[in-house]
Amino acid sequence: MPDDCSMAAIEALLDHARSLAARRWRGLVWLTGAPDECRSRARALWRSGDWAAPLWVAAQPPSGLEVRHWLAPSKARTRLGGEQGLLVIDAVSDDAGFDPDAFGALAGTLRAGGLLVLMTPPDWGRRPDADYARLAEHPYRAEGLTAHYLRRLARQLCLAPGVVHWPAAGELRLPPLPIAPAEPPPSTDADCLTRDQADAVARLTRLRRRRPLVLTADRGRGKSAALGIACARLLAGGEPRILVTAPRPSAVAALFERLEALCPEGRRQGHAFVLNAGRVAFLPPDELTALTRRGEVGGPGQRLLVDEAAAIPAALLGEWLEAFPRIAFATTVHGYEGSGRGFALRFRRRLEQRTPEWQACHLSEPIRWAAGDPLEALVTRLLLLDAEPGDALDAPPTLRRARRAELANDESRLRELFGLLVQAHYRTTPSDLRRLLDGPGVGIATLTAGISPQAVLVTTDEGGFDAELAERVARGERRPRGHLMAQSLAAHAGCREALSGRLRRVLRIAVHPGQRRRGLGRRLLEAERQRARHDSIDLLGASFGAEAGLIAFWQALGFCAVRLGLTRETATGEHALMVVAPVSARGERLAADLQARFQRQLPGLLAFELAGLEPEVAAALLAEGEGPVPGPGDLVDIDDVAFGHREPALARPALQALARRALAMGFSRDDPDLGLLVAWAFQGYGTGGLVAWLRVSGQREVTARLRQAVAVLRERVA
Ligand SMILES: CC(=O)SCCNC(=O)CCNC(=O)[C@H](O)C(C)(C)COP(=O)(O)OP(=O)(O)OC[C@H]1O[C@@H](n2cnc3c(N)ncnc32)[C@H](O)[C@@H]1OP(=O)(O)O
Repeated sequence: MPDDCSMAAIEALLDHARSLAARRWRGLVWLTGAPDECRSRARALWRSGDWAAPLWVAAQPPSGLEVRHWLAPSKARTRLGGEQGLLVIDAVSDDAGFDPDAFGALAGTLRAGGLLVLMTPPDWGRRPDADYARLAEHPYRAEGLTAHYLRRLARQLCLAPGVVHWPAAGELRLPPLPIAPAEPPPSTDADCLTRDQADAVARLTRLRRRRPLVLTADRGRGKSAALGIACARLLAGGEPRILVTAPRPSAVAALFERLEALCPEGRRQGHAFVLNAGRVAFLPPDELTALTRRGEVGGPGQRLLVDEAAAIPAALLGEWLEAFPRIAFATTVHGYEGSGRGFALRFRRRLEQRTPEWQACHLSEPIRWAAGDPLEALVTRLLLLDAEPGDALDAPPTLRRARRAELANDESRLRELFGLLVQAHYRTTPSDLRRLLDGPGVGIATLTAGISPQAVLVTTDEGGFDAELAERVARGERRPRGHLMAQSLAAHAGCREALSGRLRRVLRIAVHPGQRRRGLGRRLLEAERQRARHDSIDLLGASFGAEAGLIAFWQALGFCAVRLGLTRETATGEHALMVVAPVSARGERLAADLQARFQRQLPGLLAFELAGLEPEVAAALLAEGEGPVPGPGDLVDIDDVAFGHREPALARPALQALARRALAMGFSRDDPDLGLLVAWAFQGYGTGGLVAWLRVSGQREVTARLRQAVAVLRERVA
């Protein structure tokens, strides 16, 4: 039962929430103390206020509250798009209960006047690393789970303006509220909540041919709702069909909600919305691509709206860009997923080349809260959501090992280093910062000019299990965390020895955008290989979304492909590729065995499960195999196809041998003749598929192109 002091503090907190509500802001209350005592104060606050949709986030359901108010941190995504008036995040008895991704995602769902209550033990800021050393599963790692991240977080919570700290043994500290910035003028569009949103809707409804619109926004700016409002207006204006795509159907929930609200006379039909003769239809990316290739969708009149474009492979975005002259891409930047980076990273150059007149539209005004909201600034600061790399410097960079304890204490260096990772990768989440600072066996190397990191390499050590643990893992009885490569090679590539071998996985490598292709990536990896030799590592490896340029980088550094995911990753939309390079003699044997197995599987996979793989990726992977040298019989077949005496389908093995030979001889993977031959001979595109892919009139033209490609390659190989 809270005492009088606590009740006075709760009254003060309710007052604080009222002041925040008057400004349309949200606040953060940091409760520290013993678990039961903290929870009792949080429950008292919960019961005293009239909170709309309060939520208690904890690994276990809280006692005394209805279970519908409880959310496990791992389920945070299910609440996106909803609204909470009070959020209690219970990390008071288990540090693992603080999930940075859940914290960032849920903070975005808190409505104006709401409070986010974070409960932690009082000694977060003094956590010793030893508490985290659960090393049984990490037999040879020098360092266990450390606590740098939590200590940094506690320090930031003490320093950051706007935090209400309520320690168990002390007084509630209420910071003064700053003066609110002037509110922007209201939107003149009755359906739109901000002027930014109204501007976005106007541009979406006026999409012009070959002038794609790129809509960017942080979370909570009403970007998806803007797409919904635009769809409603277009349907009302007689547009017959609008296509919408996004990585997952749930990503367009807000779009359809807005559409339904604005067009009550329309009706929902599965993943489509129908109004009179008009229709807005959601298609998943793969289905949309298949229809586009067959020429069943696309063309001058049809509009395509792509939401969360950053999480869709750039290759698919590129195909749609060609097929839909009226197209808009919407993407989040600085979100808790860091997802907008992928878009900038992979796709913007292509957009600039193909459609130089593309238009940008950024939504900066928040919808659920007002500008100057202290919680948004706090979450951004705690999770480093806006981390940016420093400048690209000309001074020759020096190789350094980063000490994580120092890094966690040096906010500006940490910000630049994390900024490099965010800038360079498809998806960097807030949890990656925790992994970087506290992950077991993590090593960080940088190339630094002055004090500014220009390139960074992050590794983790894996495997090294004793025979008994390796056997249990191989049988699937144990799944030790943090051994992705070792487990994957054992389970999917059939290499059990990977569990006992000593593996070092490159978690991330990133070079400053202004410093790429100057040998920095090469320098980092070569130095890591030397270090790995010194540490008696067997194999160095990495896993990443398969993209032709990246594959070329790893191949240039002596890595070979050993496994390719059969389905596209939901986060990146790409197939995960695993590459390894040997370090020890045992590693040489393992790598050779893994590569040979992969190359044996590859043609079969390309014909079926991986038939949709981008041909340049397929070509890059095939290039690693020696491939059979075309024999005398093959040469006859190849000549017959080239001179039009035989159907290509009757000479497929010979044409496969020709393509592999050309690849092994180092022909460019972007070579259109080679790409055509790979797509046809290995990827099961077939003549019908190639008609759509090449955008030609029919089968005869495909066959003619194929013959021509065979003739050209035959000459060059000879
Ligand atoms: C596990 C992972 O982290 S995978 C993700 C890797 N990181 C990223 O994708 C982030 C964005 N990209 C980058 O940060 C950088 O471009 C990196 C890390 C991929 C490469 O670093 P860089 O310093 O640019 O590469 P570096 O100059 O050392 O290139 C070495 C060789 O790799 C090859 N290479 C590098 N990039 C490419 C490319 N885009 N296309 C083809 N070949 C390439 C070349 O053979 C090159 O040698 P060359 O320049 O003499 O021709």
